[in-house]
Amino acid sequence: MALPLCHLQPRSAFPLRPRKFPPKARYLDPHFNQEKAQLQFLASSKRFHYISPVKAASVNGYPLSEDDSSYTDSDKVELSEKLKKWVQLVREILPGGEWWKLSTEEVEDVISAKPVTVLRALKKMWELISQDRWVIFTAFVALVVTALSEISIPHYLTASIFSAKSSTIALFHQNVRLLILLCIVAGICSGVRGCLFGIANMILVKRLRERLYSTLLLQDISFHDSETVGILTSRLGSDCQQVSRVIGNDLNLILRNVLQGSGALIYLLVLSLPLGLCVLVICISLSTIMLIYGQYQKKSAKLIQEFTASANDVAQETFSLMRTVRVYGTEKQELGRYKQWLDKLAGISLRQSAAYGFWNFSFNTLYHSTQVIAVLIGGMSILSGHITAEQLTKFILYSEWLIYSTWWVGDNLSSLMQSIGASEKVFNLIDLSASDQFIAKGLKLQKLMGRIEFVDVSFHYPSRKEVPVLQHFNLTVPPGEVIAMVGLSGSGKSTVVNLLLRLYEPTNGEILIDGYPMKELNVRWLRERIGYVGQEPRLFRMDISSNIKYGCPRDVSQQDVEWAAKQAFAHDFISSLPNGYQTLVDDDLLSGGQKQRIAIARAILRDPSILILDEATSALDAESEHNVQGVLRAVKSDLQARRTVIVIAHRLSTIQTADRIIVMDGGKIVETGNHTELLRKDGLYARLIRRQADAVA
Ligand SMILES: Nc1ncnc2c1ncn2[C@@H]1O[C@H](COP(=O)(O)OP(=O)(O)OP(=O)(O)O)[C@@H](O)[C@H]1O
Repeated sequence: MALPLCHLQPRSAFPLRPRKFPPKARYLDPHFNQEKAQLQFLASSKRFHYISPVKAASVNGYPLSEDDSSYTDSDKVELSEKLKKWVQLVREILPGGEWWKLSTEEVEDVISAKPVTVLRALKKMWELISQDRWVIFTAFVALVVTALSEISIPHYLTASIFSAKSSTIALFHQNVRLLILLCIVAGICSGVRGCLFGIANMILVKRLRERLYSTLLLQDISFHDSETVGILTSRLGSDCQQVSRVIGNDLNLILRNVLQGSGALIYLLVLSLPLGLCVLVICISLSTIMLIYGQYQKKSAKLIQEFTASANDVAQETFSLMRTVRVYGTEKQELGRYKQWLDKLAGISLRQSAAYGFWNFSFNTLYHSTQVIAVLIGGMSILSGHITAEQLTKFILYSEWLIYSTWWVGDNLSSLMQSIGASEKVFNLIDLSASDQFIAKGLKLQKLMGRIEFVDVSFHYPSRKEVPVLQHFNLTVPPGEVIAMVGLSGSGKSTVVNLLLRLYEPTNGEILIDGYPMKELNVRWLRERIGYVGQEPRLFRMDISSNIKYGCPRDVSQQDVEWAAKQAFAHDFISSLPNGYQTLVDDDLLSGGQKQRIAIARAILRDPSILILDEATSALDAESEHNVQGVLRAVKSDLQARRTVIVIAHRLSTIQTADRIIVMDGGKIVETGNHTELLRKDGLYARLIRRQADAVA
């Protein structure tokens, strides 16, 4: 039953915090109804009571009465309730209150990441950039020289003014000369430092993206089954960019300010111990606040990163299914799905801004305290003759310097924490080792004959361990045989092919190719000898010729490409395009059947020993049937290039010429034989044939 929102009364006066829907449900479930889920949550939340429509005729549990005398009582109660709510509100928004809490639970189950410490992150970055360490070393030398020059400037500035005041001309000239020299050195080194840190940044981001991209490309297919495209592209895009700030901005500025701040502190302590100690106490308080603030920023950065990735994921999914969205008119619903992540992002940013406000407030208060202390204690010291006016001026200049350095360190440290927070997922991902398939070298046979044996193979998908897909599956295909696999949808036909392509490993049993366990063969070598056409082939955004050549292990001429296209019945339609084989295509520009023919040409061009055709289902059927039948005829008539062919057929008329038909049901082979034998058996195959004949009639 849908509950009207007005019947849900918050116990707390404070606005609703975003609720924790299981993350996948929110952005993966197309039927996810935010409003319904929100209502269910409100109804189940401990923070809310459900007040029935009958009870709704009351205020905070007190029945409404028309009796005038009871108005005064209920007014009082209402006032005290309001007061309570305000007190609670104030308590929640004060530092340490409920409002500030950032719940990471809902993002942690998206990818559980090992926490990355600053040291670990820096070590990882160093590994990536150490090849060009000269850039970093030169940048650091420039940084130290800049910091030392800049910190000396206030000293010579004050000395110049006071030497002019005391008319010591030689000293004045000397101080001014030194001042000019320091300004020039500081300027040049600062430029060199900025430029080199910028270069270091660029190198870091480039290497980080390269490493991450190559790691992702080498992961098992099961990894890609569990990670969404939007999330992974977010890691490569914005998350890597965040990490880049660490060396170029954060570390650079932190080091500069630590150096300058330390210099200023030593100078202050030498100048006046009591005054120096007072400023030191203020700086320590500032540093403590800064550390708390930094930790908060790190946590919020992690959340922002997760929410941004989830928003990206929704957008990516919506754009890739734009036609479905348009046809079903779900633009508003999709906007809602996207907006809920934006709302969460806004919530975190709001807290971040509020935290920044507190941090600024603390800094200002402490900064002005040093000025007051300097004037008070310094003034008294001048009066008692302990220090000179020149010393007090230097003191004020250096204490400002120290405070500002502390502020900068704090600011950059919190930015560093944010970057480290954002780097967590990136560093955990680049630490993943490549799939075993790419690590093992494996055997390369002289020639692949194309004998395939499935020996007692059982399998379940890693994401659905509880659902067995193949059970004790046994099949032997001699070289050069054309077999067809048929069966009801979900019976496991494509899974057999997935195992043959080594996209997954069998859970039990083994697959032998030419008598060798497939696991012992070099996977790249094997795949180069297999041609595969999937149910819904996808094309890359490049010209048709390049699409046909894609992944071909040998050098091929344009003539070869055209030969393959002719074999796949694609030549005529390609030639009729304005730019022929040079026509730039992407997935949306060709019909399903045309894409399938290009994919068949791509498979044939490799001259594979094993050819796998997963016949298209659905609307493509008639054209797909024609394409697949053509390929089967070509394979059978080409006696020189004997290939083992596996066809997964949905249109049973396609495969009547196959040497053998395998009928599958529930992950098992239930019948085998040729078309006539199977019809005679009058089993599942005969039933399927009759069903299709009825459907056509
Ligand atoms: N990547 C995957 N992760 C988890 N389960 C999967 C995956 N791919 C397929 N399955 C499940 O495995 C079972 C067999 O699927 P498979 O695609 O092999 O069937 P099929 O006979 O080829 O079906 P169709 O004729 O519709 O293509 C189905 O229950 C399916 O839901």
